[in-house]
Amino acid sequence: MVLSAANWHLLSRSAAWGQLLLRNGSVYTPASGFQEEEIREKLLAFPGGSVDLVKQESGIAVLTVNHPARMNAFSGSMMVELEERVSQLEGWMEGKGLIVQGAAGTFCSGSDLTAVRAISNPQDGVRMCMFMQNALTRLLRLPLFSVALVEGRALGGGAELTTACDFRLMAPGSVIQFVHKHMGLVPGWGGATRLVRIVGSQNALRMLGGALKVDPEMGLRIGLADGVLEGSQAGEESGACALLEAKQWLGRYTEGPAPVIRAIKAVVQSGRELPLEVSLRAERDVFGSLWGGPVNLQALVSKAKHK
Ligand SMILES: CCCC(=O)SCCNC(=O)CCNC(=O)[C@H](O)C(C)(C)COP(=O)(O)OP(=O)(O)OC[C@H]1O[C@@H](n2cnc3c(N)ncnc32)[C@H](O)[C@@H]1OP(=O)(O)O
Repeated sequence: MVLSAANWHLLSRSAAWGQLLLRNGSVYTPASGFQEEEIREKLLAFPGGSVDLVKQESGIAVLTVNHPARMNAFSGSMMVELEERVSQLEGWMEGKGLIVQGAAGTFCSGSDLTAVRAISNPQDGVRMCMFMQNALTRLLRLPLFSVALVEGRALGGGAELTTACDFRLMAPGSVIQFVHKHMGLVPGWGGATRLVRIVGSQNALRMLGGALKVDPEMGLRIGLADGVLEGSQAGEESGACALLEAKQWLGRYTEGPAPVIRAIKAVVQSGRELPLEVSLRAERDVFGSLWGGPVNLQALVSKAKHK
């Protein structure tokens, strides 16, 4: 069976595993009683900043959390924009990689405390948390390799955002800190659940319980960081260099045809989330979509040697 990228996507959307990971990528749906439109309207009442997406021909996109006046804190409208950008990425069949960064040399200081104060009743708080859990779960489930480029600080919800990427790259002097305890909170955007899966429950307990400032050295040691940037430049140039370095770093994983790169992410993602037998079937389906396909046949013809 020879499948184009578009047909591969159709197959993935129709198969059982695809329904789980792609079409029904949200955790909370109208069927489970979640009225997304209601909280969307409330969030839009707290504007400021933006979440910008640039898709490049190389198949790598850059998502920028952009609210420098508030250290890139998420206003309500930015939460809505994040969800919209994730939708755009879900429809981008040529996509292979994604870099998530903050504007102006710092990552993100979590939720905008001005907006949070205005919706501090528990009901709206839980709805906001469900909205963000949906958006970040869909971000992590995208069939492309994602990396959080952490410069400056990733605090609170900003730390949670880093865990919704496949990898984290830290710049020298950067810090990832789950400050929730100091705010009388626990993570609510899915960050605790994802953190346990990344660093294990002991490290997660230490990080959350002590509101630890994780620097690049500690990040590497506990497996939260996947790499540290060299970053010798200062100021604006430093941001451009960091982005270039992140693109080069990601390139080692995204080099190659999109259907294969996306399939690799899909099989790992199903292994991460699904019960063993369901994941094995998913792997079989993805394998079947590539076997005998153009890339596979080309490799056979060229008698590839893996020295
Ligand atoms: C489920 C989600 C849970 C959450 O995310 S709760 C939020 C967790 N985040 C925080 O508590 C961050 C609080 N902010 C800070 O600790 C510090 O501002 C921070 C980020 C270390 C930066 O410190 P400095 O470099 O000294 O800069 P600064 O304090 O003067 O900040 C510059 C301007 O940014 C503002 N800002 C920073 N973080 C914000 C936030 N999360 N929400 C709203 N505004 C925020 C800060 O108020 C200041 O504004 P202004 O210049 O005074 O008008």
